[in-house]
Amino acid sequence: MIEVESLTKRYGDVLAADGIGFTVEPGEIFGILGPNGAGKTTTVECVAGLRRPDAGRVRVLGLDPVRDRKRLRRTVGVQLQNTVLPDALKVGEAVALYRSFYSNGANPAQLLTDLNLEHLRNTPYGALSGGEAQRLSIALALIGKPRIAILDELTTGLDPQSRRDTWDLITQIRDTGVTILLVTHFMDEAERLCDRIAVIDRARLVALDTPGNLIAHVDAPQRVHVKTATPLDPAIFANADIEKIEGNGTRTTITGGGDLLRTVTATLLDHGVTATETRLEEATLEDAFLALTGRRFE
Ligand SMILES: Nc1ncnc2c1ncn2[C@@H]1O[C@H](COP(=O)(O)OP(=O)(O)OP(=O)(O)O)[C@@H](O)[C@H]1O
Repeated sequence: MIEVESLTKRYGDVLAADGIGFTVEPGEIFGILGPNGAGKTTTVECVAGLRRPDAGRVRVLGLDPVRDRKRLRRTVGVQLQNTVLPDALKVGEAVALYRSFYSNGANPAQLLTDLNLEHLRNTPYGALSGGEAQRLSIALALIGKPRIAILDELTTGLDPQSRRDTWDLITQIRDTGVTILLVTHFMDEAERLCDRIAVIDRARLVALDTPGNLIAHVDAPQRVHVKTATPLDPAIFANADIEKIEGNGTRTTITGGGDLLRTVTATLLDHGVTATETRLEEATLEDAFLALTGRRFE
């Protein structure tokens, strides 16, 4: 659906994309993940035909997104960061206006229902909540019945419930056959939603894989958190293969490798200690990013 090869883009002295390459397969939710300023928006703007790369090759459905922008406008829906509409424009009017740009677009009433915007049809844009405004911008990206939807920083500024609702919505859109290119700087969003992720840092592609594989390749130590009714004596772990024990008596964090959870529970059992809570903290994409770049996600 999308092929990007050796994409390079500069703004004066700033190198925003430095030889980035990836392909997006049909039906994927493909994530572009990276910290602020990494070059994510620049990359998708080149895919959307809104910027011309300085070097490299971009193809969308086999077409050049800059040269064939008119043809691609019908098949690629774009929701860019901070879409702003006139405050007085009503939801129903915005959808009708955008629908008028396409000869074979979606049914506006159906789209409003699908995106849970029907009850807001007569509400002005300026009166919408953050989540409602985001749903409207997704509706506008989908109004032309695109085969590819490009969604940039979709859930920034939303409360946790609205973020989860938006994730469900993206999954439903993908299930209707739309391929999704999603830009995000949220690790949990990428981990939860994306089939594959291109991790971009300082204008370069540093990894490209499924969230599971990115995490599996991290050699991060595991941590087990234990809560006990009475203070835990760290000495009970003296014979076990443990790297570090930290805690304040009743809350202890044990770091180590191997089958750590089993080691910890067996040791507690051997010493007759009852844990009120035992939780294994697994590696996350955050650990993967740290392992790939040597620094924490800002
Ligand atoms: N029009 C522009 N003119 C000059 N510099 C720009 C322009 N657009 C982006 N940049 C710079 O290029 C770099 C990459 O920006 P870009 O917006 O692509 O990153 P991003 O990963 O999308 O970041 P964010 O998550 O903050 O949007 C940044 O250093 C940014 O300041």
